[in-house]
Amino acid sequence: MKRVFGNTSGLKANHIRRLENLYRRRVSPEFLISYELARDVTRLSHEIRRQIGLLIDRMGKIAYVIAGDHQRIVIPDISQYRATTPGRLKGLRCLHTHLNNEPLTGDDLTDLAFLRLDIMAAVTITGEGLPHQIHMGHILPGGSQNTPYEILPPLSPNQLDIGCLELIQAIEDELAQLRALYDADTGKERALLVSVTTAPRRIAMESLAELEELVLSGGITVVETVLQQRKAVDSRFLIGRGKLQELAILALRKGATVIVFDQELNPSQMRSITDQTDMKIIDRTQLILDIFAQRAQTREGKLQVELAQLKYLLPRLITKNTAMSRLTGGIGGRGPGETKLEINRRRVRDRITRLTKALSLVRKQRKQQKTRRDKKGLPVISIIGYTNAGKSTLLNTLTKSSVLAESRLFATLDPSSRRLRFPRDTEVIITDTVGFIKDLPKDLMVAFRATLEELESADLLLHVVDISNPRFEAQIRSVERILTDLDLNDIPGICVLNKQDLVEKEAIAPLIRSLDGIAISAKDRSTLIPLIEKMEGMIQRPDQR
Ligand SMILES: Nc1nc2c(ncn2[C@@H]2O[C@H](COP(=O)(O)OP(=O)(O)OP(=O)(O)O)[C@@H](O)[C@H]2O)c(=O)[nH]1
Ligand SMILES: [Mg+2]
Repeated sequence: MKRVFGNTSGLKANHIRRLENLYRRRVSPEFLISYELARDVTRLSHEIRRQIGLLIDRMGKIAYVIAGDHQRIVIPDISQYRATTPGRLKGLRCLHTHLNNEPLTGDDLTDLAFLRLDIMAAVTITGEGLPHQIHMGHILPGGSQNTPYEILPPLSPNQLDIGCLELIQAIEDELAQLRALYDADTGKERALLVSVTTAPRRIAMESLAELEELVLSGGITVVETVLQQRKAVDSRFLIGRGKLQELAILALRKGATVIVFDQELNPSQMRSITDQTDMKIIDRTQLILDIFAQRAQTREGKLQVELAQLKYLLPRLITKNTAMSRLTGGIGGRGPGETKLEINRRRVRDRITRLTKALSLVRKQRKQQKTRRDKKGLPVISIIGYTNAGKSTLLNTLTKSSVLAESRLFATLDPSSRRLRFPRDTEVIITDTVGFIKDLPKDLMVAFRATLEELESADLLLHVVDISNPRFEAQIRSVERILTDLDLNDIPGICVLNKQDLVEKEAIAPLIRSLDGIAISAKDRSTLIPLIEKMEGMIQRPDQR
C-alpha cells in the first residue's frame, strides 16, 4: 500500500487505514471526482478535523493521498512525478477538502500555478460531513497577467461529470499553441529572467541586460525579462506570493525551463521558492558559477570552480532529495561535478574536503613554477578588465598567438602567459586573466584569488575597457573595486580603450582625455603602436612609476 503524505501524526490507526484505502479508489476520467469518493473523503475529513487532499491522474487513479491540518494541506514534492515538458501541465489534478466552507484560497491558486496542476478543486463540507459545494479553477493560458486563472462557479455534488479530460486537453492545446510561438530552438534551456530590486529602474535594467548577456553566453535562450521594483525586499521570500504566481504562469505560457534571478538568493529565499515551484531556479551567482564550470580548462580552474559551486550549494541544500537534484542541476544540467542525483550534505562536505586538499597541492606546484619563472627576472605585464572587453584578443594580437577569444562572457578562465619582445628588444611576460564582473560571487572571488594572485607580481596592468559597451563606465568602476579588494591599486596601469572601431570617431577623443587612456582596436595590430610604446616606456623606467 502506498503511504499517506503530510500531517498524519496523531491519527488513529483506523483513520490511517481509511486514508490508505483511498489509493484503491478509481475515478471515471470524465468526472472531476465521483460522488461516492467525494463523500467518503469529506466524511473522513470531517471526523479527523483535517483537510484531506487527493492528486488524481488522468486515468482516474489516485496518485497521492495527503493529510493536512485544519487550514491547509501541503502538497509533497511531485517534481519527479512525471518528466513533463516545460510548458505542459503536470497530469495531476488536486481535489481537497475545506473545513471552513470557503472557496479556493490564494494558496490553492499558487499551488495550481506552481505545480502546473491540471485542475485545483476544493470541496466544502456540510454539518453532517457530506460534500456541500465544489470550487474549482484551472490555469487560463490565454488569460491576461491579472487573470491567469479561470475559477468556475461552485458545482453541486451531483454535477461532477464535467468532461474533465476534454477540459484538460483544451488547456493543453492552448498551451501548446502558445509554446509553438517560442519553440524556434528546441533542446536549449529557456530562461525567464527576473529582477526583484529596490534599485532605480535604470540600474536594474542595466544589470538585467548584463544578466541576459551572461545567460546567452551560457548557451541559454531568454524568453522574457521581468523587473519588479520594490520598496523593501523580503528577506524570506524575496518576492510576494502573488508575483511568484504570475511568474509561474508566465513561465508556463512561454515554456520556460528555468527562472534566473538577477539577485543572489539567500538560502531561505532559494528554499522557499524552490519548495513552491517545480521549476529550476538559478540566481546570478549560480549562473556565473555554472558558466565558469563550463569554461574552466586547467585542473586548478576546474577544482576551484567545483569547490565554489559546492560551497554555494551546501547551505541551500534541502533535505528533500528531489529538490536537491533540481538545485544541483545547474544550467543545462551542468551542476557541480558528477554529483547529480543522490547528492546529500555529507557527501558534499566530503567532496569539499577532498577538493580543498587537491587544490592546495596544485597551488603548491604552481608556486614552484612561478618562483622558477621569477628567477628569470622578466617584467610581467598583466591584461585585466571586464569580461568580454577584448583581453585575450589583445594578447593574441600583441604576441601573434591564439588564445581563445570569443564573443561570450568568460571565454578565458585560466590565465595564459606569453613572451613579448618590444621593438627596443626588451622582453616581457604578458599574461591574460579571467574577466571581471560586478558582484563576483564571494566564493568565486576567494577561489579565483589564486589565479589573480599572479597579478601581485605584475609590473604593469593593462586595464582593457570595451568602450563600445553602453555600460563601460560601470564596468570600469567594478574592475577598480575588485582591484582595491585585491590590494592591487599600487601597480601602475594603462587604461586601454578597446574596440574603437565600433565607436563613433568624435566620441573617442573626449574619452581618451577623461580616462587618460589609449584607444585601440585589439583586432587590428596597426592600432597598437602607441600602446606598445607606452608599455615599453613604463616598463623601462620603473623609477617613474
Ligand atoms: N570590433 C571589435 N571586436 C573586438 C575587438 N577586440 C575584441 N573584440 C571582440 O570581442 C569579443 C571578446 O573578446 P575576448 O578577447 O574574448 O575578450 P576577453 O576580455 O578575453 O573576454 P573573457 O575572457 O570572456 O573575459 C570577441 O568576439 C572579440 O572578437 C576590437 O577591437 N574590435
Ligand atoms: Mg579572454
